[in-house]
Amino acid sequence: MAGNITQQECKPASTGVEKDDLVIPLIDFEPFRSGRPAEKHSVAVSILDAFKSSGFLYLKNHGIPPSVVSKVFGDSARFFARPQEQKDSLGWTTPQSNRGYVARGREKVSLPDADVSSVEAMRAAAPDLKESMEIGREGIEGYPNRWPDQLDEEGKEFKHTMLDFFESCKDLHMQIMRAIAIGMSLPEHFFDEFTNGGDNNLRLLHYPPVPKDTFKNNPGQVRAGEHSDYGSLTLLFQDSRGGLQVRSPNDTFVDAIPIPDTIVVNAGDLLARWSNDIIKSTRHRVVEPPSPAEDDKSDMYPARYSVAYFCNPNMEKLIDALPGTYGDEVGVPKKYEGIKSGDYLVKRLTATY
Ligand SMILES: O=C(O)CCC(=O)C(=O)O
Ligand SMILES: [Fe+2]
Repeated sequence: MAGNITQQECKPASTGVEKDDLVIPLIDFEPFRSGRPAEKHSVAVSILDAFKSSGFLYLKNHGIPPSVVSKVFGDSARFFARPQEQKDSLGWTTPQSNRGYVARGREKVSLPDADVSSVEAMRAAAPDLKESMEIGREGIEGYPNRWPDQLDEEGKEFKHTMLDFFESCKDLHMQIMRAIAIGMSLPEHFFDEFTNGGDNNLRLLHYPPVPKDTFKNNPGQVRAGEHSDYGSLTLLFQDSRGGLQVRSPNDTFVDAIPIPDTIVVNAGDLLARWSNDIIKSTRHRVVEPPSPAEDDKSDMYPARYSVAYFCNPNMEKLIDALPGTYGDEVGVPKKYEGIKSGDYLVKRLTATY
Protein backbone atom coordinates (compact mmCIF):
# COMPACT_ATOMS: atom_id res chain seq x y z
CA MET A 1 0.00 0.00 0.00
CA ALA A 2 1.28 3.46 -0.90
CA GLY A 3 0.74 4.68 2.66
CA ASN A 4 3.07 2.04 4.05
CA ILE A 5 5.77 2.77 1.53
CA THR A 6 5.66 6.45 2.39
CA GLN A 7 5.92 5.62 6.06
CA GLN A 8 8.99 3.47 5.46
CA GLU A 9 10.63 6.14 3.33
CA CYS A 10 10.08 8.58 6.17
CA LYS A 11 11.87 6.47 8.73
CA PRO A 12 14.53 8.92 9.84
CA ALA A 13 16.79 6.67 11.94
CA SER A 14 19.00 3.67 11.24
CA THR A 15 21.82 2.23 13.32
CA GLY A 16 25.24 3.87 13.23
CA VAL A 17 26.93 1.83 15.97
CA GLU A 18 25.54 -0.90 18.20
CA LYS A 19 27.64 -2.74 20.77
CA ASP A 20 27.55 -3.61 24.48
CA ASP A 21 24.03 -2.17 24.86
CA LEU A 22 25.13 1.16 23.41
CA VAL A 23 23.18 2.24 20.34
CA ILE A 24 24.20 5.33 18.41
CA PRO A 25 21.58 5.86 15.71
CA LEU A 26 22.25 7.47 12.36
CA ILE A 27 19.58 10.10 11.81
CA ASP A 28 18.72 11.78 8.53
CA PHE A 29 18.06 15.46 9.23
CA GLU A 30 16.74 16.18 5.73
CA PRO A 31 13.07 15.47 6.58
CA PHE A 32 13.34 17.92 9.49
CA ARG A 33 14.86 20.60 7.29
CA SER A 34 12.13 20.06 4.68
CA GLY A 35 9.69 21.64 7.10
CA ARG A 36 6.75 19.23 6.72
CA PRO A 37 5.20 18.87 10.20
CA ALA A 38 4.74 15.07 10.24
CA GLU A 39 8.30 14.46 9.03
CA LYS A 40 9.70 17.02 11.44
CA HIS A 41 7.91 15.34 14.28
CA SER A 42 9.24 11.93 13.39
CA VAL A 43 12.87 13.18 13.21
CA ALA A 44 12.38 15.12 16.46
CA VAL A 45 11.22 12.00 18.27
CA SER A 46 14.22 10.00 16.97
CA ILE A 47 16.63 12.72 18.08
CA LEU A 48 15.18 12.99 21.56
CA ASP A 49 15.12 9.18 21.89
CA ALA A 50 18.83 9.05 21.04
CA PHE A 51 19.71 11.69 23.62
CA LYS A 52 17.62 9.86 26.23
CA SER A 53 19.20 6.48 25.60
CA SER A 54 22.87 6.84 24.59
CA GLY A 55 23.27 10.63 24.58
CA PHE A 56 24.92 10.31 21.14
CA LEU A 57 23.77 10.23 17.52
CA TYR A 58 25.17 10.57 14.02
CA LEU A 59 23.49 13.21 11.88
CA LYS A 60 23.48 13.16 8.08
CA ASN A 61 22.09 15.72 5.64
CA HIS A 62 22.66 18.31 8.33
CA GLY A 63 22.92 21.14 5.82
CA ILE A 64 26.63 22.01 6.19
CA PRO A 65 28.15 21.08 2.80
CA PRO A 66 31.09 18.63 2.69
CA SER A 67 33.14 21.27 0.83
CA VAL A 68 32.77 23.65 3.79
CA VAL A 69 33.83 20.96 6.25
CA SER A 70 36.89 20.10 4.08
CA LYS A 71 37.89 23.75 3.96
CA VAL A 72 37.69 23.98 7.76
CA PHE A 73 39.86 20.87 8.16
CA GLY A 74 42.37 22.20 5.60
CA ASP A 75 42.69 25.60 7.25
CA SER A 76 42.92 23.93 10.64
CA ALA A 77 45.80 21.66 9.48
CA ARG A 78 47.62 24.68 8.02
CA PHE A 79 47.19 26.54 11.29
CA PHE A 80 48.67 23.72 13.37
CA ALA A 81 51.57 23.41 10.90
CA ARG A 82 52.69 26.96 11.81
CA PRO A 83 55.88 27.47 13.84
CA GLN A 84 55.32 26.89 17.56
CA GLU A 85 56.21 30.54 18.44
CA GLN A 86 53.43 31.80 16.18
CA LYS A 87 50.89 29.52 17.81
CA ASP A 88 52.18 30.39 21.29
CA SER A 89 51.76 34.09 20.51
CA LEU A 90 48.00 33.40 20.25
CA GLY A 91 47.82 31.49 23.54
CA TRP A 92 44.72 30.72 25.62
CA THR A 93 44.58 32.83 28.77
CA THR A 94 41.59 32.37 31.09
CA PRO A 95 38.44 30.22 31.52
CA GLN A 96 36.35 33.42 31.30
CA SER A 97 37.70 34.14 27.84
CA ASN A 98 38.30 30.52 26.72
CA ARG A 99 39.82 31.68 23.45
CA GLY A 100 43.16 30.98 21.84
CA TYR A 101 45.74 28.30 21.25
CA VAL A 102 46.21 25.47 23.77
CA ALA A 103 49.56 23.67 23.49
CA ARG A 104 50.10 19.96 24.09
CA GLY A 105 49.71 18.89 27.70
CA ARG A 106 48.00 22.13 28.80
CA GLU A 107 44.45 20.83 29.02
CA LYS A 108 43.40 17.68 30.78
CA VAL A 109 39.68 17.27 30.32
CA SER A 110 37.83 16.57 33.52
CA LEU A 111 34.71 14.98 34.92
CA PRO A 112 31.95 17.01 36.63
CA ASP A 113 33.14 16.22 40.17
CA ALA A 114 36.89 16.75 39.62
CA ASP A 115 38.56 19.34 41.83
CA VAL A 116 41.28 21.67 40.61
CA SER A 117 44.17 19.94 42.43
CA SER A 118 43.27 16.51 41.02
CA VAL A 119 43.33 18.04 37.52
CA GLU A 120 46.96 19.05 38.20
CA ALA A 121 47.80 15.51 39.27
CA MET A 122 46.08 13.95 36.23
CA ARG A 123 47.81 16.35 33.87
CA ALA A 124 51.22 15.45 35.26
CA ALA A 125 50.57 11.68 35.02
CA ALA A 126 49.51 11.39 31.36
CA PRO A 127 49.07 14.63 29.44
CA ASP A 128 46.63 14.49 26.54
CA LEU A 129 48.40 14.10 23.21
CA LYS A 130 46.75 17.00 21.43
CA GLU A 131 46.81 20.71 20.75
CA SER A 132 43.80 22.89 20.08
CA MET A 133 42.59 26.30 18.96
CA GLU A 134 39.56 27.71 20.77
CA ILE A 135 37.32 30.25 19.05
CA GLY A 136 34.40 31.98 20.75
CA ARG A 137 31.67 34.38 19.78
CA GLU A 138 33.01 37.57 18.26
CA GLY A 139 32.47 41.02 19.71
CA ILE A 140 32.47 40.31 23.43
CA GLU A 141 34.25 43.12 25.24
CA GLY A 142 37.46 42.07 26.94
CA TYR A 143 37.49 38.61 25.35
CA PRO A 144 38.83 38.93 21.80
CA ASN A 145 39.44 35.88 19.67
CA ARG A 146 43.13 35.19 19.07
CA TRP A 147 43.10 35.30 15.27
CA PRO A 148 46.25 34.77 13.22
CA ASP A 149 45.05 37.47 10.80
CA GLN A 150 47.91 39.84 11.71
CA LEU A 151 50.46 37.22 10.68
CA ASP A 152 49.75 36.84 6.96
CA GLU A 153 47.14 36.31 4.22
CA GLU A 154 46.64 32.69 5.25
CA GLY A 155 45.80 33.92 8.75
CA LYS A 156 43.17 36.28 7.32
CA GLU A 157 41.64 33.44 5.33
CA PHE A 158 41.59 31.24 8.44
CA LYS A 159 39.60 33.89 10.29
CA HIS A 160 37.12 34.19 7.44
CA THR A 161 36.63 30.41 7.16
CA MET A 162 36.16 29.93 10.88
CA LEU A 163 33.76 32.86 11.29
CA ASP A 164 31.51 31.52 8.53
CA PHE A 165 31.65 28.03 9.95
CA PHE A 166 30.87 29.33 13.44
CA GLU A 167 27.62 30.82 12.10
CA SER A 168 26.62 27.65 10.22
CA CYS A 169 27.12 25.58 13.35
CA LYS A 170 25.25 28.12 15.47
CA ASP A 171 22.31 27.74 13.12
CA LEU A 172 22.48 23.94 13.27
CA HIS A 173 22.49 24.07 17.07
CA MET A 174 19.30 26.15 16.97
CA GLN A 175 17.68 23.64 14.62
CA ILE A 176 18.60 20.59 16.69
CA MET A 177 17.30 22.31 19.83
CA ARG A 178 14.04 22.92 17.94
CA ALA A 179 13.88 19.19 17.27
CA ILE A 180 14.42 18.51 20.97
CA ALA A 181 11.63 20.98 21.81
CA ILE A 182 9.20 19.22 19.47
CA GLY A 183 10.27 15.83 20.86
CA MET A 184 9.55 17.08 24.39
CA SER A 185 6.14 18.47 23.36
CA LEU A 186 7.33 22.03 23.97
CA PRO A 187 6.67 24.81 21.45
CA GLU A 188 9.09 24.43 18.52
CA HIS A 189 10.79 27.75 19.23
CA PHE A 190 10.97 27.26 23.00
CA PHE A 191 14.78 27.19 23.05
CA ASP A 192 15.39 29.97 20.52
CA GLU A 193 15.79 32.61 23.21
CA PHE A 194 18.43 30.36 24.81
CA THR A 195 20.38 29.62 21.64
CA ASN A 196 20.15 32.82 19.59
CA GLY A 197 23.14 34.45 21.31
CA GLY A 198 25.61 31.95 19.90
CA ASP A 199 27.68 31.73 23.10
CA ASN A 200 29.34 28.69 21.61
CA ASN A 201 32.93 27.54 21.28
CA LEU A 202 34.60 26.20 18.17
CA ARG A 203 37.54 23.94 19.01
CA LEU A 204 39.95 22.84 16.29
CA LEU A 205 41.85 19.77 17.42
CA HIS A 206 45.12 18.30 16.24
CA TYR A 207 46.37 15.04 17.63
CA PRO A 208 49.97 15.08 16.33
CA PRO A 209 51.87 12.00 15.14
CA VAL A 210 53.17 10.06 18.17
CA PRO A 211 55.77 7.31 18.52
CA LYS A 212 54.03 3.97 18.94
CA ASP A 213 56.26 3.41 21.99
CA THR A 214 54.38 6.13 23.83
CA PHE A 215 51.36 3.88 24.00
CA LYS A 216 53.29 0.62 24.44
CA ASN A 217 55.25 1.96 27.40
CA ASN A 218 52.29 3.64 29.05
CA PRO A 219 49.08 1.58 28.89
CA GLY A 220 47.06 4.44 30.44
CA GLN A 221 48.04 6.83 27.66
CA VAL A 222 45.16 8.17 25.59
CA ARG A 223 44.80 10.94 23.03
CA ALA A 224 42.14 12.75 25.07
CA GLY A 225 41.08 11.57 28.53
CA GLU A 226 37.63 10.34 29.47
CA HIS A 227 35.22 13.22 30.00
CA SER A 228 31.73 14.47 29.40
CA ASP A 229 31.11 17.73 27.55
CA TYR A 230 29.87 20.73 29.51
CA GLY A 231 27.28 22.61 27.51
CA SER A 232 24.05 21.82 25.69
CA LEU A 233 25.20 19.95 22.59
CA THR A 234 28.49 19.16 20.86
CA LEU A 235 28.73 18.92 17.08
CA LEU A 236 31.78 16.78 16.35
CA PHE A 237 33.37 16.53 12.92
CA GLN A 238 36.02 13.81 12.74
CA ASP A 239 38.44 12.75 10.01
CA SER A 240 38.72 9.14 8.85
CA ARG A 241 41.32 8.06 11.45
CA GLY A 242 38.95 6.95 14.22
CA GLY A 243 39.74 6.82 17.92
CA LEU A 244 36.62 8.33 19.47
CA GLN A 245 35.10 5.97 22.03
CA VAL A 246 31.86 6.25 23.98
CA ARG A 247 31.21 4.64 27.35
CA SER A 248 28.52 1.97 27.13
CA PRO A 249 25.92 1.09 29.80
CA ASN A 250 28.08 -2.02 30.44
CA ASP A 251 31.02 0.25 31.28
CA THR A 252 33.04 -0.68 28.23
CA PHE A 253 34.29 1.77 25.62
CA VAL A 254 32.71 1.42 22.20
CA ASP A 255 34.31 2.84 19.02
CA ALA A 256 32.24 5.64 17.52
CA ILE A 257 33.67 4.94 14.09
CA PRO A 258 33.85 7.80 11.59
CA ILE A 259 30.90 7.68 9.15
CA PRO A 260 31.60 9.86 6.10
CA ASP A 261 29.57 13.07 5.79
CA THR A 262 27.99 12.73 9.20
CA ILE A 263 28.42 14.74 12.38
CA VAL A 264 28.53 13.07 15.77
CA VAL A 265 26.16 15.00 18.02
CA ASN A 266 26.19 14.45 21.76
CA ALA A 267 24.42 16.03 24.70
CA GLY A 268 26.45 17.86 27.34
CA ASP A 269 26.16 18.11 31.12
CA LEU A 270 24.22 21.35 31.14
CA LEU A 271 21.52 19.93 28.85
CA ALA A 272 21.32 16.80 31.02
CA ARG A 273 20.88 18.99 34.11
CA TRP A 274 18.32 21.20 32.32
CA SER A 275 16.31 18.09 31.39
CA ASN A 276 16.38 16.81 34.98
CA ASP A 277 18.61 13.99 33.69
CA ILE A 278 16.09 12.69 31.13
CA ILE A 279 18.78 13.43 28.53
CA LYS A 280 22.15 11.76 29.03
CA SER A 281 25.55 13.37 28.85
CA THR A 282 27.71 10.33 28.15
CA ARG A 283 31.42 10.05 28.84
CA HIS A 284 33.78 9.58 25.95
CA ARG A 285 37.50 9.71 25.15
CA VAL A 286 39.91 9.54 22.24
CA VAL A 287 42.39 6.67 21.99
CA GLU A 288 44.89 5.65 19.37
CA PRO A 289 43.04 3.38 16.92
CA PRO A 290 44.97 0.28 15.78
CA SER A 291 47.09 1.28 12.80
CA PRO A 292 46.29 -0.28 9.42
CA ALA A 293 48.49 -3.29 8.53
CA GLU A 294 50.37 -1.59 5.70
CA ASP A 295 51.46 1.10 8.12
CA ASP A 296 52.92 -1.35 10.64
CA LYS A 297 56.53 -0.71 9.63
CA SER A 298 56.33 2.89 10.77
CA ASP A 299 57.23 3.57 14.38
CA MET A 300 54.84 6.52 14.49
CA TYR A 301 51.08 6.76 14.62
CA PRO A 302 49.82 9.34 12.11
CA ALA A 303 48.06 12.57 13.07
CA ARG A 304 44.35 12.90 13.66
CA TYR A 305 42.28 16.05 13.20
CA SER A 306 38.82 16.79 14.51
CA VAL A 307 36.62 19.83 14.97
CA ALA A 308 34.29 20.13 17.94
CA TYR A 309 31.66 22.84 18.14
CA PHE A 310 30.52 23.16 21.74
CA CYS A 311 27.06 24.69 21.95
CA ASN A 312 25.90 26.47 25.08
CA PRO A 313 22.75 28.22 26.21
CA ASN A 314 23.21 32.02 26.17
CA MET A 315 25.53 32.91 29.05
CA GLU A 316 23.07 35.13 30.92
CA LYS A 317 20.20 32.61 30.84
CA LEU A 318 18.97 30.79 33.92
CA ILE A 319 19.02 27.06 33.33
CA ASP A 320 16.25 25.51 35.40
CA ALA A 321 14.49 22.15 34.97
CA LEU A 322 12.43 22.12 31.77
CA PRO A 323 8.61 21.92 31.91
CA GLY A 324 7.43 18.33 31.82
CA THR A 325 10.63 16.86 33.30
CA TYR A 326 9.61 16.95 36.96
CA GLY A 327 6.62 17.31 39.26
CA ASP A 328 3.56 15.29 40.23
CA GLU A 329 2.53 14.41 36.66
CA VAL A 330 5.83 12.66 35.95
CA GLY A 331 6.41 11.53 39.52
CA VAL A 332 9.99 12.80 39.64
CA PRO A 333 11.23 15.65 41.83
CA LYS A 334 13.37 18.45 40.48
CA LYS A 335 16.96 17.35 41.01
CA TYR A 336 18.93 20.59 40.58
CA GLU A 337 18.71 24.25 41.48
CA GLY A 338 18.58 26.73 38.62
CA ILE A 339 22.00 28.05 37.59
CA LYS A 340 23.17 30.74 35.21
CA SER A 341 24.59 29.15 32.07
CA GLY A 342 27.77 31.27 32.14
CA ASP A 343 28.45 30.55 35.82
CA TYR A 344 28.13 26.83 35.26
CA LEU A 345 30.45 26.81 32.24
CA VAL A 346 33.19 28.95 33.79
CA LYS A 347 33.16 26.70 36.86
CA ARG A 348 33.68 23.64 34.65
CA LEU A 349 36.39 25.29 32.56
CA THR A 350 38.24 26.40 35.69
CA ALA A 351 38.58 22.74 36.70
CA THR A 352 39.93 21.88 33.25
CA TYR A 353 42.96 24.11 32.70
O1 LIG B 1 38.45 14.71 18.96
C1 LIG B 1 37.42 14.09 19.19
O2 LIG B 1 36.97 13.26 18.40
C2 LIG B 1 36.63 14.31 20.45
C3 LIG B 1 37.05 15.50 21.21
C4 LIG B 1 36.21 15.72 22.42
O3 LIG B 1 35.48 14.87 22.86
C5 LIG B 1 36.23 17.04 23.06
O4 LIG B 1 37.09 17.87 22.71
O5 LIG B 1 35.39 17.27 23.95
FE1 LIG C 1 34.11 15.70 24.29
